[in-house]
Amino acid sequence: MERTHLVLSSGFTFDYTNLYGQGLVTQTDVAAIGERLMAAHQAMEHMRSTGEIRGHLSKDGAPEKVLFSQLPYVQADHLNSPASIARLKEFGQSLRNKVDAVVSFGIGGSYLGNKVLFDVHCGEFWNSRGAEERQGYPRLYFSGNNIDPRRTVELIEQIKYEARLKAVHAGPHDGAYRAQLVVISKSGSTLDTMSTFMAVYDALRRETPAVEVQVVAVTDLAEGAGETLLHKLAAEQGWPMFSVPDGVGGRFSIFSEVGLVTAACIGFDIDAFLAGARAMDEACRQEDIWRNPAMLNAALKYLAAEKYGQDIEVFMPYADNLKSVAEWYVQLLAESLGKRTDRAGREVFYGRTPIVAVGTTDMHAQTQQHQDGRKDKVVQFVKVAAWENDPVIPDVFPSAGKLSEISGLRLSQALDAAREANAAALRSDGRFNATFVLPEMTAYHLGELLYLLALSVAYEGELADVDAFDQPGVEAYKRLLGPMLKQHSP
Ligand SMILES: O=P(O)(O)OC[C@H]1O[C@](O)(CO)[C@@H](O)[C@@H]1O
Repeated sequence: MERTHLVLSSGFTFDYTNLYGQGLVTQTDVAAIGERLMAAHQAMEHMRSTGEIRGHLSKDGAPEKVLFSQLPYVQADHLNSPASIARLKEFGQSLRNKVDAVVSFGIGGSYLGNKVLFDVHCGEFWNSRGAEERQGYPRLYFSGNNIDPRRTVELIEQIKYEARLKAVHAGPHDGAYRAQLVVISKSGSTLDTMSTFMAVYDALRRETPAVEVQVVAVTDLAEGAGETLLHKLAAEQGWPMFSVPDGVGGRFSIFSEVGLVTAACIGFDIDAFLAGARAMDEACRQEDIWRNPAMLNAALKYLAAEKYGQDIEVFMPYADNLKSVAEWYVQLLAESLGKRTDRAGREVFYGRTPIVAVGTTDMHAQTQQHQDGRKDKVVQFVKVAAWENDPVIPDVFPSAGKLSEISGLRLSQALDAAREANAAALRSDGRFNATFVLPEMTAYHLGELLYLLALSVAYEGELADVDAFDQPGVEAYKRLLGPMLKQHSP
């Protein structure tokens, strides 16, 4: 019998019907890399118990641990401990009904995961809702994920506008508008993050007493020679700090204080999120590839790329609020696996190119290319099985035949029919695709999905024999940037 689905006890499903079988990745292909899969699996076990990944070096060329797989396990001696989680939650509670808006500054791994948590928990209209509807949690804006002058000014203006509005409606006991700035940077000196932070910080502080500004820094808290600029500044200014732990790269940091600080600010369920990640990690400890979602996902995508030239992955959730998962995945896949050399230093130019898409939106934009363009893609769908709110399409225009026909359907049924049709059409032309199914859009299932993707790239790094945890390629432009900034300075 052909294998088609891997279903976890939570209901989380990896449906690989259209990725594995006749004309796709075959049983023979998987069997042929059996030994390498076992070696990859052992490497993952070794990483879990020691933090060691063969060949992984830090930016400075020294061996560096890889510790993201520890994050779901909250323990006294771990990076996430009961005390650290309690401190995060206290921080979140301290903002409730006191702080009007949080501005989270960061880029790459110091932003993308935070945006995922915000989108999944808050949706699109959080910032336009009243404080009561937000259960006292603040509005939340992002900045620093681009050095865009217009957006930065508009954000400053928006906050000033909110402050003016608050002042107009304030009662005698209401204080000034309070803005909590959260500056997230592992290295502590990223241009994008720090330039926008300084612009916003300065502009808002000039609004005193209308705006009260407080700052929290999230950075590498190492002391001594490697101390980050942000750490130093926070210590000087007396800003509270959270940590970007050693051994956790930006793109894996959503399960650390980097992501969890945003979770705390909006009341996102941290425990359920980590529990989902933990359950996925446990499932991925199985040696049997057909029961191990990360090993299976990595093996099928690796084989699709290496053997069949399918080296583009279109990540296509059918849900607006999951678009940012696709954006998060872009960094994860691109920085982890886009590598010039293998671990022996030979040029391999490995990597699969990630593409962001959203269903149904991009069926009307990208699908033409997925269906008729080069046969070089795996389309990875994400389906949400049950929606919390799911309107029925009403029969408003009974005389309009075609419109009347769709009435009675739930929107989710129409959405799912569209996804199924897309998958079937791709399959009918021998085009590779797969689906992750989240039973519901909850913190738990999100934790499962994101952890699965993080561990998958670690497996794929082993299969491709590249270091999935460094990013030497981004240093090339960074080396040129310093002198260029000097040329531009007045
Ligand atoms: O957290 P930092 O140090 O500001 O870095 C932000 C991002 O920049 C990168 O170093 C790439 O430029 C990413 O790996 C990282 O997530």
